Amino acid sequence: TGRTGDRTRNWLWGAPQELVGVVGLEIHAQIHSNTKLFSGSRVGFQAPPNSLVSFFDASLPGTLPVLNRRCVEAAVMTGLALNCTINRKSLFDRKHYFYADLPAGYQITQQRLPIAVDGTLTYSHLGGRKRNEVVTKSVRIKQIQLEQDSGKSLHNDYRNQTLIDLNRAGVGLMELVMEPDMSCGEEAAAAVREMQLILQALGTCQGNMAEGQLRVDANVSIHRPGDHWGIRTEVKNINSARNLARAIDYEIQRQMFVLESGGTVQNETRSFDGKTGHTIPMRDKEGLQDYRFMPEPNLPPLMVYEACSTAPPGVAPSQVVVLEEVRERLPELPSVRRQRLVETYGILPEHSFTLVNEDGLMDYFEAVVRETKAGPRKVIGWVMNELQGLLHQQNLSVSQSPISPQALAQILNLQENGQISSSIAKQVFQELWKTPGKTAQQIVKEQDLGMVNDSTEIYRICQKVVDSHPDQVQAIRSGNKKVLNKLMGLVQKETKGRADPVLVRAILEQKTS
Ligand SMILES: Nc1ncnc2c1ncn2[C@@H]1O[C@H](COP(=O)(O)OP(=O)(O)OP(=O)(O)O)[C@@H](O)[C@H]1O
Ligand SMILES: [Mg+2]
Ligand SMILES: [Mg+2]
Repeated sequence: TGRTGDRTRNWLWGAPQELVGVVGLEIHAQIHSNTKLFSGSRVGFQAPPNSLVSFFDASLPGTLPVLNRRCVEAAVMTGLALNCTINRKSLFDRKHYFYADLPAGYQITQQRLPIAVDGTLTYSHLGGRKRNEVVTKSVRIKQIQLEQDSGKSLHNDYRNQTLIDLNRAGVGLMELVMEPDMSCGEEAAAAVREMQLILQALGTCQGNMAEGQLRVDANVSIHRPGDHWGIRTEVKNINSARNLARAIDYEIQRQMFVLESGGTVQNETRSFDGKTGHTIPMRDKEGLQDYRFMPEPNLPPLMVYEACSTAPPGVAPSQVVVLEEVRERLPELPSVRRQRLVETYGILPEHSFTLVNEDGLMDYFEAVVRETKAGPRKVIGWVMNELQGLLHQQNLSVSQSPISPQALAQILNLQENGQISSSIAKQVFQELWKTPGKTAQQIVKEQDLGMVNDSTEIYRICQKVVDSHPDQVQAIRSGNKKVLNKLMGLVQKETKGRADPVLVRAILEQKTS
């Protein structure tokens, strides 16, 4: 474009451009599989230390890797879901570094030719002036590579010891590398959240960040739009989407401060401290590492075939990964699911986000819709306000709700049948929450909350209200129809909200005409 980073020149064209953040993520997703990437050891996280370790995992001389087909399928399925090109042939490499939890002294990864490349992840977050509009963006996926996880070092400061647990050594990982297309913490958090939902829908990774099944490294730099990219730092040890956003926004601010006070940003690895909200340089990663990459001699190229018929003759179908078959098994993805909810039920896009993002909420909503005569738009109001309200207040998940979808459907049915009013329905909901053993009908009966069906009684109460409020009646007669609502409120107060509002309005209109 011919633009340079020269501030003077920018200044000549107008005010210097603001510095903006540039963010690129590397996501390590543990593959959900029974056994490790290159050995038959079981994958498990609660097992006693070093109980799930084969000779290969411990790098005993003479052991050889055997590629786990399920891990390859998981990577292929993830690549397809992210619109990647699946490389029909990919290669494994050795990446060398010295660390106690890496007994071989190298990690087998895919540096030169990874299994999937050139994808996109589309994600959304709430934006706009009132922060209630769904803003949709996308980030390019540079590549997905298969690699081994390392073991775990357990530092015991008291005994001045480091113990090694190799249970995790050799577990299959997918490293998803994104292009630096994002600009702030909020975008990165939304993208990771969407990735998490996709992986969980596919079943290729369980996606729990706190348990380390999904580990995100944030690469952060700043520059002026149009200029070259700035020098990046890489932030590690981020254990939740919220902390990811905090770490990135802190890092952008820190780098701005460094530049504005005349310094330069160092290309370094930093660690996020959730307590202080700061990032600090990581000592052990200082300096440029030379990984001495080399082709892995013990593994042939990894081949993936379009169809069974394109596999070479003599190869057993159980030995190969076939794209056609994996494509067929792709489940409904979160974005498609949201669209389906909006189209099927006529609900707002932002509500479809909440339904899909909260574990179990969509199933809850659809179960209520199936069991009630109330329309889906009415049900969504209840799920978003009454249900979510109490769940959040008490820090419960949907599966812990004391009110089942069936019980909520019963409340709504009572209202639809004209047996209780809408305000009473809410009251019954609150009661049922406290005493989940009961049914909505029982509560209505015990507390005498049913609609007053006796119309002479309603006429009597309306008359009483009209007689005792001559000024208001006068106002209505002279054209101020809004005052009618006040009289309606007074009638409902007398009946404790149990009179049919349509009937009350009709009677009052007649009496004040
Ligand atoms: N200027 C930049 N600002 C922010 N992010 C960047 C910038 N340049 C590159 N990135 C991001 O840095 C990441 C580079 O990851 P990649 O795996 O290719 O290499 P690496 O970080 O050097 O290696 P390793 O896998 O050992 O961490 C990508 O996510 C990319 O989007
Ligand atoms: Mg990387
Ligand atoms: Mg990196």
